Amino acid sequence: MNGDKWADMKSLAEEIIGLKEMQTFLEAIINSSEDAISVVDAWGNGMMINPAYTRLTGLTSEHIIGQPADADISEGESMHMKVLQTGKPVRGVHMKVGPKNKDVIVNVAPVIVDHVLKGSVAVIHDTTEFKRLTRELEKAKRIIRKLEAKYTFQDIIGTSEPLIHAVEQARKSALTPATVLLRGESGTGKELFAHAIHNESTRRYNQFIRVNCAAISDQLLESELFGYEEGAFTGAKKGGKRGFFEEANGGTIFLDEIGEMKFNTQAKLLRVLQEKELVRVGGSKPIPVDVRIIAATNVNLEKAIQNGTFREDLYYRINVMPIFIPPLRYRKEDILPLSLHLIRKFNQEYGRAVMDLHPQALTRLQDYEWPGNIRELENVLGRSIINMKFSETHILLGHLPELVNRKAPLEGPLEVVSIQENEQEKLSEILSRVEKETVLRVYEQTGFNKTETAKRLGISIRNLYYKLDKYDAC
Ligand SMILES: Nc1ncnc2c1ncn2[C@@H]1O[C@H](COP(=O)(O)OP(=O)(O)OP(=O)(O)O)[C@@H](O)[C@H]1O
Repeated sequence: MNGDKWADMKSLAEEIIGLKEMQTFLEAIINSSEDAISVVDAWGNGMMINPAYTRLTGLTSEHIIGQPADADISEGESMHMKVLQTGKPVRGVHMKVGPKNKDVIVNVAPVIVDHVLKGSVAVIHDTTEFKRLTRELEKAKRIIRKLEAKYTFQDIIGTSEPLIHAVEQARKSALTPATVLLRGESGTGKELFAHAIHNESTRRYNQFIRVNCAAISDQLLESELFGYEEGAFTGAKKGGKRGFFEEANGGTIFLDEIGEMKFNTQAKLLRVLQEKELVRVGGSKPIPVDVRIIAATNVNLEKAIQNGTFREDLYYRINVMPIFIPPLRYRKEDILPLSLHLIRKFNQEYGRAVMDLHPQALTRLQDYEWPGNIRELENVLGRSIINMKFSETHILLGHLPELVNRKAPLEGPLEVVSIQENEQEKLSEILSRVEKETVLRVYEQTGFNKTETAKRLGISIRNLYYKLDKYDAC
């Protein structure tokens, strides 16, 4: 072997050692990544994956190497193929991968050597943890929401004339200490308005307490609102307990579903309004309180007075500043801005990137009567987004659930719920299951309208609240 050849071989050997070192280096880097990585060649066949990829998808080298790039995809198109076709990187695409249908976000970049496309490399982030944290955050926010007034007038979406009128009245009322009566069907935004009024008022740094008069049993409501003294009843706490009115001193109390309050409790409430003081259950000492009352109802209080279930004197006391919140069917121009607002909310909750509604889908929403109002719209959009593929960004007609206007929602028999043959199931369990199915089905059929649901099932609204709470559907 002459000297030149020897030198060539030596430099080739050094190059190979260098390349091997480089390869080991690269493999170590790729394998140490906590994000899943997959590499395909110019034809879209799998070349390399790292351990994080196997942990995330459950797929090993045997499933991937030499296989087409879409072998791991359970929902969505292959981003490797897209990058190989266009030669351009893609970022932040949501998709589902592997047999476990894992939700992931993918970034894919082309590998170009000397101007020639040689393949592509994908970095895949698992969004499960992110979603869990988002859920936790939402839960924490829900708890905080219960403790404070979260919404302001900025959160009330809509530009229709009747809504603007209601907002203007509410803004005016916020500047006064007057009692406000919010009237409107279920799901129209009465609670939202109550929050906004409190937050715009001088009481905004003090407590906002929401009490659903229909969700608390008659016996409990009085002691929850006005508190009780030690020994007031069996089971009363030692030292007694402050009620919501004392807790809300200096702030606002929001009495939702006030039409459900029983006569005796109404008399006590009247006293707070007139005298600005209360007497705890089982006590005799008057306690001064300074609380602004915002009440809400979706029942006809005038009729309730005629029926003898609502006190006329209390009615005049709370009806100082009535505000009517219009149902959604009378302000269809609000459907688009409301939908876009709700879509943004769902994007955050579900980690999606939905941008808009197709005009046909919007027309369908505008043709519908919305017995459950904005709460129902929220539900319909949430379900539509669940029906969408991760790569889709526009809600199409086909994504919407069936929306049928019911001319006479209170008529028509209830469907018979089938009882599955199950020898293990006790009668009480069968009854409970059938009750749950029936209540939830009618609640859904009425567009989540509680008044209509209670009417249709022939139960009181209080009983309905109890059942919805029991089945976690409040
Ligand atoms: N104008 C609006 N803009 C944005 N969101 C709204 C609007 N109105 C209502 N919503 C939303 O719709 C849902 C129902 O509203 P809310 O609970 O305030 O209604 P409600 O009239 O108090 O219902 P119910 O009588 O059944 O208690 C909530 O999630 C609320 O945030």
